[in-house]
Amino acid sequence: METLTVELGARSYPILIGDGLIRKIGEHVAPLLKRPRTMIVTDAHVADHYLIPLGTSLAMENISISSFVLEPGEGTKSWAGLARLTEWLIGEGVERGDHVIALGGGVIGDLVGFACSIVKRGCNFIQVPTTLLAQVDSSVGGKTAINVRAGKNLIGAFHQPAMVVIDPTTLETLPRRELGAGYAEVVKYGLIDDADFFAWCEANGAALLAGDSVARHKAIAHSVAAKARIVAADERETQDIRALLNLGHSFGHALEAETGYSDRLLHGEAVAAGMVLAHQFSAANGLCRTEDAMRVRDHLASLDLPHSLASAGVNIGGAELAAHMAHDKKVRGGKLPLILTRGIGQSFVTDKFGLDRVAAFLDGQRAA
Ligand SMILES: NC(=O)c1ccc[n+]([C@@H]2O[C@H](COP(=O)([O-])OP(=O)(O)OC[C@H]3O[C@@H](n4cnc5c(N)ncnc54)[C@H](O)[C@@H]3O)[C@@H](O)[C@H]2O)c1
Ligand SMILES: O=C(O)C(=O)C[C@@H](O)[C@H](O)[C@H](O)COP(=O)(O)O
Ligand SMILES: [Zn+2]
Repeated sequence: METLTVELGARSYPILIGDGLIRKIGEHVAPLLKRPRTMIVTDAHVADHYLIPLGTSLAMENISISSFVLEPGEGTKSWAGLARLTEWLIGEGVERGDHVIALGGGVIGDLVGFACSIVKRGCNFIQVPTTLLAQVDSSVGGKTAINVRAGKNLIGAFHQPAMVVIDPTTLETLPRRELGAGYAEVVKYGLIDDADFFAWCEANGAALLAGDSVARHKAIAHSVAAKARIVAADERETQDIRALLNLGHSFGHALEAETGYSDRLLHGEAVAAGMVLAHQFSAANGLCRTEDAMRVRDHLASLDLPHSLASAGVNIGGAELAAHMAHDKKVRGGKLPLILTRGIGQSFVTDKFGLDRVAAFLDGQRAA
């Protein structure tokens, strides 16, 4: 087992990574608990595979459990999902000192984290991520949220987990499409500031998606270490450091809004297309070489990930698409910071470009 730490002073927490950990989770969770009781929240797909192994491991430590199984999919990260979950937690008699376990992908992690930030003004939670996306990104860093009509993750809180337990073998039951979506967030770490890691992705991405366990372990450990460093440096996204993790997301969130936060376009797929658009927008504005933008597009396309508006299934006017971006949480003084790039692994934040410029660019991409 490998252990990393997210260094946040009194709120620091460990990330445990190890094959088969879900079946041994009790021994790691037991020392955290103030009373031998926990509540597990998951979705129906994950419950089928992992609720019993996880529950059994907790029971072996004499921890009593109850569980709540939500409907799978992005639609659960909603007011309705939040209402159901918070009512259930209160009905279960959750206490501020308790630790709720979020067992699942980013939808469950974001929803449970947010519920735990507000129930009784805050209780603890543990992330047990079971998708590649959640193992490399969403389980770490404490961004929690639900989606609302106006946009993605617009209601939420920063609420750090008490521990993250990653069992990479859970990815063996994950559908290929979901694995690909999570892979987009892996590639993101290369594109942010690590050209060598992007080259590693080009060489190993196909193997990873075919189930190679060595490539899978390297991708998870490398990504999560990068995320832990960024979060430790800028927990609340106030210094243009954490904002880099939003590479591809300003475009991507707009694509998700247009496709109704549905399985028409998964979050990671939207990020894949969004990262290509961010590179193409950078190239179109003379910030990076066209070849770099093509390299990003070609890598994602080679793995069947969306890499254009058309392949993301979006065909609307640039102004309409850009309008979604106006709600971005990073907007300051009416200006939208975009994560752009000077080349592979050279991303940066700028608010130099207005939405009209973005809209015109997107119109061009629609026609392309
Ligand atoms: N908080 C953050 O920092 C952060 C970062 C990235 C993404 N996100 C959010 O994460 C969400 C997307 O998360 P996701 O991609 O994990 O999707 P998800 O949680 O919807 O899971 C994807 C699908 O896989 C199923 N599943 C999960 N684990 C499985 C397993 N091991 N075996 C079989 N099926 C399994 C789920 O039931 C679901 O149908 C989005 O809402 C996004 O905004 C948050
Ligand atoms: O942890 C972060 O910071 C990220 O930006 C990670 C993203 O992959 C993730 O999708 C996040 O939820 C987006 O953040 P948001 O603030 O734009 O909602
Ligand atoms: Zn993301």
